[in-house]
Amino acid sequence: MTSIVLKNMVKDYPSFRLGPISAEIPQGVIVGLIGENGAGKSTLIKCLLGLKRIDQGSIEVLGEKMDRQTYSQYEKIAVVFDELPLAENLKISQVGRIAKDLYPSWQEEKFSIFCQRFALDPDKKVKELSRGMQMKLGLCLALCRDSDLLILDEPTGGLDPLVREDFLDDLLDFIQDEKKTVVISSHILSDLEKVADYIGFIHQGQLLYLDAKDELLDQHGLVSLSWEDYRDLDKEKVLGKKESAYGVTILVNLKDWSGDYERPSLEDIMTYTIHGRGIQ
Ligand SMILES: Nc1ncnc2c1ncn2[C@@H]1O[C@H](COP(=O)(O)OP(=O)(O)OP(=O)(O)O)[C@@H](O)[C@H]1O
Repeated sequence: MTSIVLKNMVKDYPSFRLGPISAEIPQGVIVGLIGENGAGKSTLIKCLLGLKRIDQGSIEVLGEKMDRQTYSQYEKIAVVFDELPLAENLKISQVGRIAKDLYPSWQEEKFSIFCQRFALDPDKKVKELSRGMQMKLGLCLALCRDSDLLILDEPTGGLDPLVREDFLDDLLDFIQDEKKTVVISSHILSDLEKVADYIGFIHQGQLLYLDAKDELLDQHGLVSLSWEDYRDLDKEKVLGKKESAYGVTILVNLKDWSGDYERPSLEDIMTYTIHGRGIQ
């Protein structure tokens, strides 16, 4: 079953175009969205949620065409943005009570367990929370509903490494139910390398890749070359390069390479690919 289907989707801003993007995201996976600042990740997320109107194509989410006016499945979608959209005088305990009234599937007990684990004092007001604590509250609110699709835009930026690790475990717990799907954008690529099953790589509004993370990692290699060896190399093979005083390190697709190589990280693949576009 698919959870999200994009068909030739385009979003135009006066000086930026996202798309056209055609892609399918299955259920039961964590999709990590990666890309440089301004690549289009948040725009894509807003389009998925119907917060931005698309200019061409279509988006289907949880089996229904996404149209802000008519979409009926918002109860099944939980969202965390990098800012918490809550009145600042509300206490955390009041936020929990509002969520209970708002969401039929609200899990009250789970919320208090999460608050304890994230050291969120129920008597504190939203305005008294640090940025990281606000992020934690946003994550609690998203994880304590029975949603089928969890969408997170840069959720871990303000979190310390210990909380981030707990949170990544929570995401893995969440998708134990294979009907559920997570879409998460992050610049902390090591987090995505740990938990994502799929990677969506956006660059300058184009979706360069949307597929299994392991395939992306397995099909690339990093190769260190002397300047002489680099000079003689067929540059068609070079997906990206970085220069140093000793020579050149290049990113290659292993189907074009038979020599020694090192396994790249997700961050290597992203940075080399972006640096390398246009190399001849
Ligand atoms: N409301 C808007 N009006 C006009 N242009 C916009 C608007 N929102 C975003 N953009 C442009 O769309 C492009 C993509 O922005 P977006 O926020 O989607 O990038 P991003 O990949 O999420 O970046 P970051 O990693 O910095 O958060 C940028 O060039 C931005 O200036």
